[in-house]
Amino acid sequence: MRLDGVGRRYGARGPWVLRNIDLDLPRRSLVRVEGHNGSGKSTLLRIVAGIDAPSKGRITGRPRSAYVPERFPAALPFTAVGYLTHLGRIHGLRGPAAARRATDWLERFGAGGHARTPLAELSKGTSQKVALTQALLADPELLVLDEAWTGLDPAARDVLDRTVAERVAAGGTVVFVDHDPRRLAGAADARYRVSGDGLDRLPAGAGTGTDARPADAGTGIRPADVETGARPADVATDARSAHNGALPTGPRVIIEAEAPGAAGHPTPRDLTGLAELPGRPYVTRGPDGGTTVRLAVAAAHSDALLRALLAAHPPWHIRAVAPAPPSPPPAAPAPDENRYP
Ligand SMILES: Nc1ncnc2c1ncn2[C@@H]1O[C@H](COP(=O)(O)OP(=O)(O)OP(=O)(O)O)[C@@H](O)[C@H]1O
Repeated sequence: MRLDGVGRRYGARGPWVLRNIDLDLPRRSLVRVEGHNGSGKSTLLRIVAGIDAPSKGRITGRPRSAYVPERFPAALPFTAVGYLTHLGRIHGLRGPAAARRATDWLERFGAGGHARTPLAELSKGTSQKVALTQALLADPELLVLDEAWTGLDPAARDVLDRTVAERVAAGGTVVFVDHDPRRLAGAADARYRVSGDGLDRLPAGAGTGTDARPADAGTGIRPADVETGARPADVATDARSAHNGALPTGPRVIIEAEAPGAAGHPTPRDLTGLAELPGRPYVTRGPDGGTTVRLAVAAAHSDALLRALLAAHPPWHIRAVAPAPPSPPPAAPAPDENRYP
């Protein structure tokens, strides 16, 4: 999707809130929007989401979009699941499928117990979970999050972090504003600051004024710039002595991640660090044999592993997350030349 020369003002004679906005929103990207209070971030997000129209300029290539505002209008005469089923039907789902998806998402966010509570009786945090569920129900290609983490409990914030990573890995676009500079810090593919004259593009990897790191951030991942230029052959040789977890049995998730930084290839230190992350994943080089790695981890640890990858400095780019085929590993695995070590 592209915005060209977009401007917005409220009222024919009102001041321009946004002007000269040129913005490219490619697939498979996470885009952060920043700016001081009142600079027009929410106005821009509403235009990106398609719930407000620009006063001038052009928007092309709009994908199927969904929007989560900071405040969810809760004074509607529905229960949570009744409201979500209704919206699911509007999005073309059959009633039972809509109710099932709504219930699944509410449970994932830890609000399954409130499915039958009237919207007007929900707490701010649970209302926010309903707002997230309505946005995710229809599997949007573009997800727009305006301070959507506000009011969520830590577990639900983690679920939202992971959901964002999954959507981007699946080829979607996520655009977000958040007052917390540590939110998905460094994970954005692009960062923009709204200013009176348009949008300023900021360095993508840098944090937003803080080096703070979540307490549960991963251990052992080193920035790729410590050993720039490592070749895949070096990786295999140098890493031999390091631990690599056994291929987990039972339900597994495969995460494909791209090495952080500009170095290109994961270094031996990167690989050692990966094998020590939550769930002690089984690490192999990705199909391109170069910049990506594949991590097989027990499904129960996949959330924690994704969090650690995203919280690393610099963060790994998550390229794909998928359940592994259910077959158990062979008793004596054949030599796998891609396996590390
Ligand atoms: N519906 C509206 N009618 C009139 N003016 C509006 C409307 N919505 C926003 N504005 C004005 O547009 C300007 C930008 O508001 P907006 O909410 O987009 O900024 P923001 O950067 O998201 O602010 P904050 O960080 O405080 O949430 C503000 O001056 C605001 O008062």
